[in-house]
Amino acid sequence: MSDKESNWKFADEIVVEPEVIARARQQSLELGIDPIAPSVGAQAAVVAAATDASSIVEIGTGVGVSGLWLLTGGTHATLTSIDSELDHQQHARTFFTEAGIQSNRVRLITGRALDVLPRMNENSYDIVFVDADPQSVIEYVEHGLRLARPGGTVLVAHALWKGRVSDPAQRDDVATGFRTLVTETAASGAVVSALSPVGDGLLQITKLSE
Ligand SMILES: C[S@@+](CC[C@H](N)C(=O)[O-])C[C@H]1O[C@@H](n2cnc3c(N)ncnc32)[C@H](O)[C@@H]1O
Repeated sequence: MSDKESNWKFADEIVVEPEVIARARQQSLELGIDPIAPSVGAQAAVVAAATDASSIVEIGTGVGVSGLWLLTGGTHATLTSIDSELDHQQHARTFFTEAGIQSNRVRLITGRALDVLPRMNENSYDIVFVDADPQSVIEYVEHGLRLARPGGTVLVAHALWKGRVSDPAQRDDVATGFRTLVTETAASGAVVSALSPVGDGLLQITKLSE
């Protein structure tokens, strides 16, 4: 194993996942829903805590693994989470309750993200977390940058998409979409961005004040 591989493995395995999130992860895997890695969750929690986030949007609730991590860091935050599958959100609601999170801190919206996002207020959110269907990731980030307040951050899970983004020979739509996103945000003067290799990759994009 190379140094980089052992660093990556260590960073992933060192995270201690709270018990409720570990159970949500198990449920997610049983339902065939891909949850974020514990290291990605921990990093999202750090961003939420470091920015003292009060309002978070999540695109792709799943059964709540990422939302629980975000609220672990954003201890006073409210979470608005969108998913097209009611069944997934019902499981998530159970885990939020079991984690002791007050119901008025979590608003679950059932619907297709591209139908819901245009109706949401711009410049209003501290964090927008993107983890739904990867084919639409660029549109989700465009909406996320509109919804984020200046200084707010868009977090994009799976930004290295199964090792395919770093390999230019991989030209499928999803790998190309993530690669374009990473490249364009790195070159943009309107944001600062960083690509973390934890888990399956986490792209962090902070919107600069004008
Ligand atoms: C990878 S899972 C999310 C996992 C979750 N973020 C976690 O870490 O626990 C992707 C989710 O996006 C939802 N989804 C897929 N297409 C969607 C769409 N067009 N609009 C909203 N949600 C969608 C799926 O139902 C699924 O729950």
